[in-house]
Parts: sequence; structure tokens; C-alpha cells
Amino acid sequence: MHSAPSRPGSFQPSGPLRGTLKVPGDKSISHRSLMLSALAVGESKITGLLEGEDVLATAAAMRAMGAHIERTGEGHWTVNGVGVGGLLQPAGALDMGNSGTSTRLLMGLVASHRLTATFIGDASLSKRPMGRVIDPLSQMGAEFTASPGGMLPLMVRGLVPAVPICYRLPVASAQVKSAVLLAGLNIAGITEVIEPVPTRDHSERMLRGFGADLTVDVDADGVRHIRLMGEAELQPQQIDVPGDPSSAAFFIVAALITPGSEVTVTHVGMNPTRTGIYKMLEAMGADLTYSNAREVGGEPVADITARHSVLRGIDVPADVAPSMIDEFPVFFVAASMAQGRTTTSGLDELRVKESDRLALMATGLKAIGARVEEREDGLVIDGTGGEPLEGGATVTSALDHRIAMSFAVAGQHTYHPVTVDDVSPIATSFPTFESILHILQVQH
Ligand SMILES: O=C(O)C1=C[C@@H](OP(=O)(O)O)[C@@H](O)[C@H](O)C1
Ligand SMILES: C=C(OP(=O)(O)O)C(=O)O
Repeated sequence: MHSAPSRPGSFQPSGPLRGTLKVPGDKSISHRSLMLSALAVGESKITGLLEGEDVLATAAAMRAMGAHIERTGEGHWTVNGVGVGGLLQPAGALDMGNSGTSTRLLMGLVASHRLTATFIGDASLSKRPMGRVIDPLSQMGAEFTASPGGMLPLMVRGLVPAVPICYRLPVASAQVKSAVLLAGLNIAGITEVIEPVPTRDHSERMLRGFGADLTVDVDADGVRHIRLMGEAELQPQQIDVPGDPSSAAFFIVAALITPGSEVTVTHVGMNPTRTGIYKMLEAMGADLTYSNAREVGGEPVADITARHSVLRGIDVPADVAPSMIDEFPVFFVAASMAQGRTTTSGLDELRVKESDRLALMATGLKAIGARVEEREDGLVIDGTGGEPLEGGATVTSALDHRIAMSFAVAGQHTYHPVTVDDVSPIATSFPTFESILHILQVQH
């Protein structure tokens, strides 16, 4: 799916960043809205859908399994679903491109349907661990033939009727949680996921919104017990997808590090399981203000304004990690220009994303003059105190959109341009990133 040719990008400061912008729809919510709409009987309408390559991979897969999915305008999509249990045998392999979320959630859906599906992906996705979903889905009765190390390409043979399980997550992962819950939709009885560390809860919110019988209880130790009653009947919905807080974070950090900047991002999802980046930036002294707080389709939303701020280094508590898991690359950029030391830990998961994000960020930041120590589970960064970084180097993005965008942001406050060897992966989650950055640069 990530088929755009490789293309380098050069980023350099052009003075303050100014303006008001909207970022595309939330990637996690976009995937889920297509999947659940495809499992409802009748017509759902989605607005604000992210039209990035990852979400288009999900749309193509749901079509291949029988859903009628149509784009009716920019971000406007109509889905006629097949009903829970109604997915059909796809004719060919499902190409997941670069998208871990598509792969793991769809493996869950397929696991409890009477069909066999082969999942393939790009070079990055083919190195990512799928054992974490193969384990619980095998307990439910699905059969897997995977490449060595539990990787793609892999084949799933679903089972009907499959077996409901109670599964305690061994790793803090919303994708694993969601895979088990989505499998549970077509299994009689209660499927339970025990979540010791909270992760993004979009699946729970949206399953309930579609009419599933799902409860969440938090026990005395703060552990979440999520129970879903199977053989659910989902009702079609109208979904307005909020702007992606992970995408917004790039422009918020760009404004914070670039002197004279003031940027407002409107309609940003403020689900507390996603806002760790904003809390940590505020702890560093960031001037952020929130306005127009409201609720859209069961998710909190607000406008965020960021003004240039001299940030102070902090110790990021390890338990904040899940609520900012995709924002660490750009957070490291902010830390590299802060006053004093920033320490992060508990970030082993960053090594199994689209790239090894700890290694790539440490190498790239050092190449452009930052002081970074790479530890096994985090980075320790001594910032410049608000001074620009040196720049003047080419960094590697390794099929990782967030690495590419993070270095584009770093290039807003350097003495010499920052070159990213390949910016094409940005299209997986944020196809309009470069054009928005350009607009902010020229609106002085
Ligand atoms: O469920 C989701 O939509 C996602 C969960 C996270 O992955 P993990 O579940 O692997 O932590 C995140 O990194 C990814 O971008 C999207
Ligand atoms: C990790 C990410 O996505 P995925 O797992 O869906 O590839 C991401 O978008 O940063």
C-alpha cells in the first residue's frame, strides 16, 4: 500500500510559524470506524476520515471481505456493512502496507470468521511482531501459519464457533486489546480483556457507540476489566472523526521550539488516553491553551494554541508512555532544544514500531548536533537551552512516517538545513503534512 516512490526532503527555518490549521482525522478512530461500520447491518456515514495510506489499506481489506465502501467527498465515506459473522473469503492476499493497526485488528476480525486470509505488508511491517496477537487468537481457536519470528507474511484460518477467552495483556497495547475484542464480537459468551496499564480506549468507546454490550470495570489496583458480550449486533452510525492529536503534536512542537511562533490547531481529539504529550510539554513549561472544548461522537475535542516557549528538561514517568506512545520521536526533538536534561524510560515498545524509534531518533538527533544518550529503554537528552541545533546532515527515516515528520520539525530551528532521506512514508498517516508546514512558514 505504501507504494509512493522514495523522495528526500530538506527542511530549514524560515522564521516564526503562524496560523490556524486543522489536521486530518485520527488514524486509530478512522481504522475502527471503517471496521465497525463494515460489521454493522445497514449504511454508516463517516466524516473527517483520515485518507492516509494506512487507513486506505483497512478500507481495501474490508471491501475485499464483502463490505461496500464508497468515498463520497473529501473525508466523507459511506459504508454498507455485512453484519457480524458476515465477512467473506477475500480473493487475494490482504496488503496491509505499513500499517500495524490494520494488520493486528483485522487478524482479530478474521480469527472468528469462517475464512482464511493471508496478510502481507511492506519491509517495515514485515519485521514487526505479530506473536502478541497470534497468542490470544490461537487460544480462541484460530490457526496461524506465520513467517519466522511470528511475522508477515502470515495466514490466518478463522474458526466458527470460536472460543471466548479471558486474556490479561502481557504488553500495554491497544492493538492487542482491540484484536481480542474484535474477535469476541462473533463469539457467543463473554470475551474479557484485562488491562493492567491503560491504553487508548477508542475501541471500547466505539463498540459501545455501535450498540455492543461492553462494560469496563476498574478494580482496586486500577486494573481495567473489559467485557464484551459476543454475537453482537452492531447498528449503523454517523461518525465524525476528530483531528488526530498525534498529527497535531508535530505542529505544536514546531511552534514551541521556533521563536516568535503562535499556532492554533482546531478540532483535536483530547481523549485522555492520548494526551500524554501535551501534559509532558506543559510540565516542561510549554505555553499551551485549550479552547472550545466539546464532545464529538463520544470523544472529547478542543482547539489547542501553542506559543514559542523555552522548555525545561523533565523526567518523563514511565507510566505516561502509553498515552504518548507515538509522540516520543517529536518529543525527543523538543527535549533536544530544552534547558537541561530530559530522561525517558520504559520505552521498549518504541523499538518495534515502524522502525526502532529509539535508535533512529538517537542517531538522527546526534547527526544534527543534539546531545543524546541511547539507553535500552529510553533516551537521555541534554538540551540546547533554546538555541538552534546545528543541522546540516541527512537523517534516515526507514519507512517511518513519524521519524520523517519529527526531523522536519527539528529543521525549523537549526543553523543548517536538515535533510530526511525519504519523506514518502509521511503519506501513511498525514498526506498534507508538508503543505501545512509550508503554509505556516509563509503566514508571517
Ligand atoms: O490501536 C491503535 O490504533 C494504535 C495503538 C498503538 O500501538 P500498540 O498497540 O502497538 O501500542 C499505536 O502505536 C498505534 O499507532 C495505533
Ligand atoms: C505505530 C504506529 O502505527 P501502526 O502500529 O498502525 O503501524 C504509528 O502510527 O506511529
